[in-house]
Parts: sequence; structure tokens; C-alpha cells
Amino acid sequence: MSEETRVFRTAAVIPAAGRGVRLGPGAPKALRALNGTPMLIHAVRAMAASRAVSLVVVVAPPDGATEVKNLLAEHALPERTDFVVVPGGDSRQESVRLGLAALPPGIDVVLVHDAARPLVPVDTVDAVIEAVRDGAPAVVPALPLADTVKEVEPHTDGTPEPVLATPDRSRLRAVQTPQGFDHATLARAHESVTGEVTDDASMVERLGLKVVVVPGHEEAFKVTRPLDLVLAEAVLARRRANDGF
Ligand SMILES: Nc1ccn([C@@H]2O[C@H](COP(=O)(O)OP(=O)(O)OP(=O)(O)O)[C@@H](O)[C@H]2O)c(=O)n1
Ligand SMILES: C[C@](O)(CO)[C@H](O)COP(=O)(O)O
Repeated sequence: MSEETRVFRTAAVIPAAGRGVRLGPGAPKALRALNGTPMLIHAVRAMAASRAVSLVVVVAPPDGATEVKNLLAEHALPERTDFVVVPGGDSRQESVRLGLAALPPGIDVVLVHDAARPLVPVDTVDAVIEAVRDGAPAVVPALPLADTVKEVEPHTDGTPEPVLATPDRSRLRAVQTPQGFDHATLARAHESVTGEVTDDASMVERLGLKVVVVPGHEEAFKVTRPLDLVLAEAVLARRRANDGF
């Protein structure tokens, strides 16, 4: 089959097994409700909204796989998308690895998307997928910074931290998800890269491969602290107002 007619199969892995410590006491973060619907369902819908995504693997809180399966069954989701649920691990990296292990053969493009970023617009998702399909081994959506950044000597005792450097802000980006990958490349990174990372693209960088950046979106912010829940509810209210209901 010629390249231009190649059919890609794209899957999304959604790490949703975190506890949400920074959000405060309560259910695991992915199960907290936004506008009455679990954050995880919003995130699943955000991935399944892309017509390119045929499979979504949800990495559930370790003892929450049954609850997550029930949630997926109870909420309206696209018929054209298949869903798989697997229990997560002790770190985001481990959870993603467990999600990757659940992928069937034949997947070309893998998205890794935080359940904690429930409101990412579909255009952002599709831009990431398109960049991978155009040949990038790894793609991240990102936004320019709105604050000056300082590199400090971290102090764990709460005393003032000496500033070591002030990087040129114009060369920095705040990285979001979904991050997109050539499946074989991401699998190789998870098989061979060790050490702490905070995102999957960093693992591909450690293979010596170039990651590319596409524009992110302010609504793809991560729900991390309580105020983020307020913002997420406000975004949903604005969407309802714009959609006229
Ligand atoms: N062991 C873990 C830890 C995190 N995650 C997921 O990775 C994403 C980003 O992580 P983060 O925002 O840090 O979520 P939590 O780890 O739950 O937050 P906290 O650090 O405040 O506990 C989230 O969707 C979270 O569910 C995961 O699947 N497995
Ligand atoms: C993957 C990520 O969302 C990219 O910005 C971020 O690194 C996750 O960080 P967290 O501390 O695990 O939420």
C-alpha cells in the first residue's frame, strides 16, 4: 500500500491510577466528579473524540479496575472506540508501562494522556496524532510560559532558596498531554530507559531521539490542586454556555 494511503491504528493510554495527594483527601483524583461526571470519563471522551483513536486503555487505581469498568459502561461513549481497563502501578511511569503492555498488535501511534487533564480539546489531540503520523517519533503539546522561571538550589527546610539561574523564558515551554509516539519507539523507551522521569517524552529523549513540540491549549491544564477543580468546572460551564445548553 502506498505511503499516502497507509491506514494508521491509534490507541490512547490514560494513566488514571494516581491518588491525587495534592488535591486533598477524597477519592482517587481520576474518580473525582467534574460537573457530576468523573474526571476520568471526561478524559476518555477527550481521547475518543478524535476519530483517529480506535482503542482507549484506561490504567485504573490498583483496586479500582472494577469501578472504572462500571463507569465506562454507565457513561455514553463512542461506539466506534474499544475500551480496556488494567490496574495501575506505584508510579505514573509504571502505570503507563502497564497500559502499554495491554495494547494489542497492530497499533502504530500511541497517545499517553493524563486523566488529570480532562478537558483537552480534540483539535490538540489531532495535532499530536498528525505530527506522529508525519514521522515524529515523539510529540508533545506545550504552551509558552507566562511567568519568569528561576532555577534554584532547593531547600527542604523551607528557608529561602538561592537562585542559580534565570533561563531565557522564550526558549521554555510548559508541556501537556496527550503526548504522542510511534508505538515501537515508546515501547523501546519503556523497556530500556531507567531512572525517574516526569513524562514519557523524556524517556524517548534519553534514547537520543528528537521530540517535537506542537501547540498545546490552555484548557489542557492538569487538575493538580483544589483550585484547578474550580477552573475545570468554570471551563465546563463556559462550554455549556457556548453550546447553548
Ligand atoms: N501511580 C500513578 C501516579 C499517577 N498516575 C496518573 O498520572 C497522571 C498525572 O499524575 P498526577 O497529576 O501527579 O496525579 P497524582 O499522582 O494522582 O497526583 P498527586 O501527585 O497529587 O498524588 C494522573 O492522571 C494520574 O492518575 C498514574 O496513573 N499512576
Ligand atoms: C506528564 C505531565 O502531565 C507533563 O507535564 C506531568 O509531568 C505530570 O506530572 P505529575 O506530577 O505526575 O502530575
